[in-house]
Amino acid sequence: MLGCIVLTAIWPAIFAALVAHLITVLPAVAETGRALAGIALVLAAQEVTRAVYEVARWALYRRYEEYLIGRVIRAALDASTLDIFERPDLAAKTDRAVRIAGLEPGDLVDGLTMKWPLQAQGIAAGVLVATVSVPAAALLLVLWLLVGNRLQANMRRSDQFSWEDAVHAASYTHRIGLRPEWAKEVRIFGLTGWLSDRYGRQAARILAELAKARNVGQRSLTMLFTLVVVANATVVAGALSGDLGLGAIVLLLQGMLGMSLLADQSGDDLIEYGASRVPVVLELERLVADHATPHPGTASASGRPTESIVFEEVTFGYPGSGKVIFDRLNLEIRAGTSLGVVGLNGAGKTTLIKLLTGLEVPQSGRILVDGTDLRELDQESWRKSVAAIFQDFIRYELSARDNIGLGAVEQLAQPSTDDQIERSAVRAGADTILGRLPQGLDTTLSPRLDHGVDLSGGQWQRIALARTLMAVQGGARVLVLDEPTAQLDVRAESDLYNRFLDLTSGLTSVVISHRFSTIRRSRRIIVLDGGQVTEDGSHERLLAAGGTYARMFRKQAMRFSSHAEENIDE
Ligand SMILES: Nc1ncnc2c1ncn2[C@@H]1O[C@H](COP(=O)(O)OP(=O)(O)OP(=O)(O)O)[C@@H](O)[C@H]1O
Repeated sequence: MLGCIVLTAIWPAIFAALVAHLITVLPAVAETGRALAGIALVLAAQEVTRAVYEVARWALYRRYEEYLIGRVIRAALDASTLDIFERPDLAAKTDRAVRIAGLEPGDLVDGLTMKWPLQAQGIAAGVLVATVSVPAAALLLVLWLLVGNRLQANMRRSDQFSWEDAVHAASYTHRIGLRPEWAKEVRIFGLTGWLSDRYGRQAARILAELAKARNVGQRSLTMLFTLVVVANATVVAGALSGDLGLGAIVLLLQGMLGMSLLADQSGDDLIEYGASRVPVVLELERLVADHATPHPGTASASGRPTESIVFEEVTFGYPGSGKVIFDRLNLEIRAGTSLGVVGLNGAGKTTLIKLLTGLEVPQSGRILVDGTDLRELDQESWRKSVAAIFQDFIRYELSARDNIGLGAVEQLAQPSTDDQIERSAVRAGADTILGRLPQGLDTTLSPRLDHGVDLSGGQWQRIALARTLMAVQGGARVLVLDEPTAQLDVRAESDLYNRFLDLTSGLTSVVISHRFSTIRRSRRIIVLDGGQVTEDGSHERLLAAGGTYARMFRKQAMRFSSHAEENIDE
């Protein structure tokens, strides 16, 4: 910062020094020289001020942005359940806060720092006018402030519209067209023309609405501008017919022109956008606080479960959906065993896992871990006891080391972690993937980043499995695979599942799959249907019982050859 100030002030300073030198050697030019020296000093001061201002503005911008985005991130991460992301009445607000906070909230600082100097110049011009005529200065001040106020009101009206449904819809349309992961499907389905037409129509509607909003209040604005012109003309006419000297008239005209800066709109839109983000962030914080667990549990979950996880009369439906997913569900999962879960699409398999992990809370009934209500357990320690790979697991655009090591984040910084990561990779069958990476564990797993590498769906799955195994090294005792093998071929799936059974022996595991080739290996399988466990037993027992499981299995067996994949929902 100091260097910047010195650099900007150096030329005026050299100029001032030169003039000072001339004054001493040429006394005849002393008078002019003093004036020049004064100008040089003013220039130097102006440059220094500008440099300080720019540096301070940028620092403030960054700090404010980090502060506000930090608050959004903290608020979103503080939410211990998924309510604010999934409940229809809350999700839109959360989405808005998260998006708005990401849209350069520093606009507020930019706007204010743009606006303040102009306002200061406008006021200085007013003072200049007041030295010639106080009433003229007062009249013009009032008129320009009114004009500014009107212009701001117009802008605010159109701005209010800019977050309405049409803008939301248009922004979603262009996101469909621009998201790299959707580019394939958009082209294959020939959606490019449809998307650009749709965006064009939505944008036209927005522009029409904006024009409509701007037209409101135009008459009063026109009247105010007319008054400004009349007032200026009157003041000028009075000045010309009075006994003011040429200098005073020039001063007056300059001041009158400068006073228009009081209504200048530069920066107003930025202030408006920037300021509008603050209440949205506050609303997100309020939402999170309102939906926080009132009395979070404190009992440590470390090492649990040693006996069982029991769903006792659990009733659950997603708030706001009006649909009951589980109706007084009873289920016991013995610690150290593997449970396979099947059911038709929408039967509630993933929801069961969300309840088990504490991401959703039952409306009634209890989930007991070794006899202790899940609500009494410290959530953080319970989640360390559970590791899950969901269908839509995260493909972090980070190094291979992080992608696996994040399973036990506390150990990531330790020097011995690389060994553990490699061990987990070997167990998950991901060691050959790592072996082919150009920078080994340091390779970034993203084609979007420099020197990054992309993986196939199946390879990503192995990386995710390795991450879960890292979690086991970090203390996880319950492993969940929610449709873990959908992108692997039958042989690879079988290999993965066998590995999984070996690796998780002695741990509690829950496997959800639509493939019988996966599920049948579980010693115990349950069928979820209509919010209840309708069948419970080994593959052989369920087949012999001749219920839903047997029917689905036979239906597939008839449809597919013995080599084909067997999908439950076929
Ligand atoms: N966040 C949510 N808000 C409202 N309803 C939801 C939400 N998530 C899931 N549902 C609904 O709850 C029901 C159960 O969903 P869930 O994802 O648990 O089923 P699933 O058995 O895992 O299905 P699939 O086999 O298709 O993965 C479905 O009807 C689904 O539409």
